[in-house]
Amino acid sequence: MAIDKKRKRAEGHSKRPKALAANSKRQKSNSGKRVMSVDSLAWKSVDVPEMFDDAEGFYGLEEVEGVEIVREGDTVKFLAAGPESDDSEEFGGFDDPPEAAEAISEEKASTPAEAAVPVKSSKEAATSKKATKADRKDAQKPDIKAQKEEKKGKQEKKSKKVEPDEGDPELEANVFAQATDLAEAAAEDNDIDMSEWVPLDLSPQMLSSIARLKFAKPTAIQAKAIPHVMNGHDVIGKAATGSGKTLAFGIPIVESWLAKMGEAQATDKKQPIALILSPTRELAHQISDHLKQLCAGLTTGPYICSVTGGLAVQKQQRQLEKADILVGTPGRMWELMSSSNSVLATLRGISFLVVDEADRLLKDGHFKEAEEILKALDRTAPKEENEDDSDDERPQHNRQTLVFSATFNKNLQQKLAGKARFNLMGDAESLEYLLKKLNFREQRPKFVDTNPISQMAENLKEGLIQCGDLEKDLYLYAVLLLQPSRRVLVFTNSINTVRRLTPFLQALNLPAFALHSDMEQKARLRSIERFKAGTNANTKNPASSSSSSSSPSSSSSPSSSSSILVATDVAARGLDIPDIDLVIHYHVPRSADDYVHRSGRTARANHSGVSILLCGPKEAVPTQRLIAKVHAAAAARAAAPALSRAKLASAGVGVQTVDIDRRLVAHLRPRVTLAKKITETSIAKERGSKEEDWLKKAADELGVEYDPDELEAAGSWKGRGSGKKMREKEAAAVSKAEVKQWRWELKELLSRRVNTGVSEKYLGSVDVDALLRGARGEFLGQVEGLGL
Ligand SMILES: Nc1ncnc2c1ncn2[C@@H]1O[C@H](COP(=O)(O)OP(=O)(O)OP(=O)(O)O)[C@@H](O)[C@H]1O
Repeated sequence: MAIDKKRKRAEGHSKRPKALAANSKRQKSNSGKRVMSVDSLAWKSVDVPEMFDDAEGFYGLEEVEGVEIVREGDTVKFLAAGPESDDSEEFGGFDDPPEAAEAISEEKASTPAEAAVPVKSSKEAATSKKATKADRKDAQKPDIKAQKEEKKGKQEKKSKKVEPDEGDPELEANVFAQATDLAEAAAEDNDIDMSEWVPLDLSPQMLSSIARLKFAKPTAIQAKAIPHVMNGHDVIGKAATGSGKTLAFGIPIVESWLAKMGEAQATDKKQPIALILSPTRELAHQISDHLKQLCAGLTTGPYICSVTGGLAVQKQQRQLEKADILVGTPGRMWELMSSSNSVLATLRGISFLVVDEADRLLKDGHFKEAEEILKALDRTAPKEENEDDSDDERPQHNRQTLVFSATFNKNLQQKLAGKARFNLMGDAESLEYLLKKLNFREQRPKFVDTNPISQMAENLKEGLIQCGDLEKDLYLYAVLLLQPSRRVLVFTNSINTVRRLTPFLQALNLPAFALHSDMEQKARLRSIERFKAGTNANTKNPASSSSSSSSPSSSSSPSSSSSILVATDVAARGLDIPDIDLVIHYHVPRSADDYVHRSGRTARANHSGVSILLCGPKEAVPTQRLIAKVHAAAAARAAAPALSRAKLASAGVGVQTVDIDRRLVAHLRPRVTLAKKITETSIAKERGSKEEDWLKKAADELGVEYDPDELEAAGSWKGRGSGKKMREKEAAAVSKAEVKQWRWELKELLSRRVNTGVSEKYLGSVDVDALLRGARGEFLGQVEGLGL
């Protein structure tokens, strides 16, 4: 909802704002909100449509969300979640302007005393060790300089806060930002033992920032990679999913920025220090946010900005000019670099180029742009097209190159370890080729592999459920019911399946959200935020509106903290969403690497998690082989040294088969059938009306009369896909009354008590016979193992 704030002010608030009036009907749901003055609401500029994107804001219009208007007699009150609200569980992140979030963290770090977190026992050791190190002098300089220029710094930050284009649309800042976590971190006593960080030779500022995050020791990849990076080497880092790779490159980059800060301020010329390339937009925002969290404890921190598609180009261009650390997706990054010589020139001076999830960067059409970026960065010393590209030629640039992933192929590893030579005659789209293109500064970059045996997280349990090809929806629902109060990520291989499964689950009263690359960027970020917040999706879903008011038993209705994200592989890489307990592969992954990365969304940072594959009859064996590949090396070393890889694979090493009680499935079938019918009808109707609109418009433009029967007759065919078309047509023709009837029946079914066993603590060891003897209501069955 948007409102012209200036006009509204001129009217002295005497009139009720028209655009907000619709909100008044939500007066009752105002818990956790407080009365705010109009000016203190979280107004933000209305996004500029593409064609006006050089304008500042959209004609001065501003909008605000999450505000409720309560009328009391002649007075009108504005209710919004303010800073004193204790309703922290409620979804409200979009409404916080980024300036406000930044103001909080900057304020926190505004005095050195506040920023310096006590570091127990190790602090003195760290400091004294540093004092003796001549080569750390420069790194200390910023501290002193920062204190001297504290006043100047504060002014600069202040001006940052009020700049309208600071941070992008706010969603970005909120989705991955954990401002509240940071606030808590600052408030609480961070008196933790940091001695395990001491060997990494970090500055006291950095140590205290890490202490604020409560990371008592470096992860393996951090412990091994950081010293190499700090010593100026190129690094290729491989470590399991969720093992802290972001800070393995982030900490040394920020350290380097601290050391160079004095220089930059003296020349007053902005020169970014690092460019970080990420394959997906969400990951780029997340990396940028992760680094911001790290820097929140610094007296003065670098300006970190993410440059991704889906958000206004002009705004990002302005941000880019001020950036110290850039995190971007190749497409948008190349768009900006190729349209401005000054951007190109400054980027050629970066000290670090990071390629995160390097192997994925080759897929999904990113490769070309990534290659262009790499070429452009090196263009100061151009090579002739036909010039020999042999190994011993070293580049002219002076940057370090850091490449990270959880999965690098074996041949490449051998080559990196010096056991084989690079061969550039091979597939031009191979990772090897990309690595060559990266133009490492050193002859042989440091290869750090912290998980040579297994790529999977240690605390991950894996399972495979076999079901009929047409029963996946049913089994998906059964698994979800057996996992109440969980945060679950469901992976599919197609956008259409995401579009279908999300409303299907919502119709079954489950809080499901969609994520795929065809969604607008704002909607993508919004889905992730809602997934994180555990907001109930049903309130938004017309397909399930009639069933949302039912009061099903505890096991058929999610608890407030549960949520489900139905996604394509756009969510497979790097996404670090806390507390995902379960990953379900609704469609089997296309490659072993995809399996590793998808499953890596759970069991992160030493937490535990479960990954379950739903396999049709023909999928089970090849899938087990695929997964056995992932585990074969580890299994061969540990449990079954005598078995060959092929035997291990055919034995399905690494993944156990899980059986769900067939009685449970049988009980759930009627619900699933109804939910599917409702969803398919609603999708078909929507598609039908879109098609009709399109046809009407086309007819109008052609100046002919729109006759649906004639058009249909002309367009009817009997070829491939005609069956599906026919089914869609039938679904679209279902009457409203019929749909209403289905909804009513589903609501009735959902309201019936479903018994998952005596209580949740018995799950996994349910006494079936006892239950059958004594339990009332429907019996959900028994699932063993995997902590299900
Ligand atoms: N030293 C540390 N101690 C504890 N937690 C850490 C530490 N370093 C990072 N983390 C946390 O671990 C989680 C995973 O980190 P990160 O996202 O960098 O993993 P990753 O290795 O890049 O995973 P992926 O391969 O899936 O991209 C994050 O929530 C991060 O805050």
